[in-house]
Amino acid sequence: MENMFNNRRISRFIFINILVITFYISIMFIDRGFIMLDTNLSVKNVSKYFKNNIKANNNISIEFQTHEITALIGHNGAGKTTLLNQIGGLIIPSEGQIHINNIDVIKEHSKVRKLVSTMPQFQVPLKGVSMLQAIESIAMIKGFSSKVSKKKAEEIISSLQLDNWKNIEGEKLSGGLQRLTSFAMTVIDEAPVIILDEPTNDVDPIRRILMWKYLRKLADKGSIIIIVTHNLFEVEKYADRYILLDKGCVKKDINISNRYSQNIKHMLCVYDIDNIDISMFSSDFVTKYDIEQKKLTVSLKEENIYRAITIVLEVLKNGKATSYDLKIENLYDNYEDMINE
Ligand SMILES: Nc1ncnc2c1ncn2[C@@H]1O[C@H](COP(=O)(O)OP(=O)(O)OP(=O)(O)O)[C@@H](O)[C@H]1O
Repeated sequence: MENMFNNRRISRFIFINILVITFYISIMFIDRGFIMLDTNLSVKNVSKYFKNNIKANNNISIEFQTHEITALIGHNGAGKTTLLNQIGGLIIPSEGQIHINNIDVIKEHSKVRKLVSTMPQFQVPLKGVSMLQAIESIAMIKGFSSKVSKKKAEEIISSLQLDNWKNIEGEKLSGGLQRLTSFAMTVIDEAPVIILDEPTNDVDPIRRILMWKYLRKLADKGSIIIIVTHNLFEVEKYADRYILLDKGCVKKDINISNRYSQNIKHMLCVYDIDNIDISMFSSDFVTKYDIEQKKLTVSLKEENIYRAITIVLEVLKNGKATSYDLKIENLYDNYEDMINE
């Protein structure tokens, strides 16, 4: 009888201990960002005027989604960095509000600091510390133990294939390697909101892919990723959405996956064709003619390809053009038109 009583007490003791341990582990994981709750980032009617009367951002409203990589694109001076800096709380909007999980970025900046990690456009100073030390110390500043920080730093160095340079001092690293170090320092704590200003500049093609893959992993875990870049091919390949800024305004906000599933356009280029011979296309299709290069560009929906190719073959047969090519229209092809719209 006494034995049974003791067994019950032991079982209860074990059960309570398991509950307490589970509770603390959950708190620790949520706090460290291993378990990420969905994040909400809302930019509403944000404008930014600088002293020289420049309106760098003009009434911008955007809802950023968790699990999503959003690319901010646009000409030099379009207002991309200004927008990033306001989201990161580095500069204050002249008008409008920015909220992360209903926390006001402007009024409650200290609360927001934990939620956002920023990689600036310019190189961070890395004097006197090695790549590994620089990444590790950021992890410790963000609250990880020294053991966990070292492990995490080693992991990210290895995923970006940087092991050969990890013990080299910052100032002795090449521009691209410094950029990669800065990237690792930004993403190490897997913040709910990660903003990066032209992170792939100076980075080689293989490691660019590794950077984008790393960002995809973080987005899959729940981070909101916002990246400024001028590389439209990378945007199209790796981002979920792009926002085109022009003269401080949002000109386009496109979900890339939808764009492809709903509206694939093809581009037919016909070479060495004279102006007088383009009417066969221009009467039926949307065309653009470059007089200097004698190049005709025809924008086509899938259902019109066959008809257009039939016309091209006829034109070639009659010696009125020398060659043609056909491809799916990409963001780079459309960029100038979008800006001029
Ligand atoms: N601190 C500042 N003081 C005055 N004007 C500024 C300041 N920062 C930016 N600007 C101006 O605001 C406008 C937007 O600049 P911003 O850096 O946001 O553009 P961007 O799109 O990031 O350009 P880039 O692609 O060249 O980096 C530009 O005309 C710029 O000169």
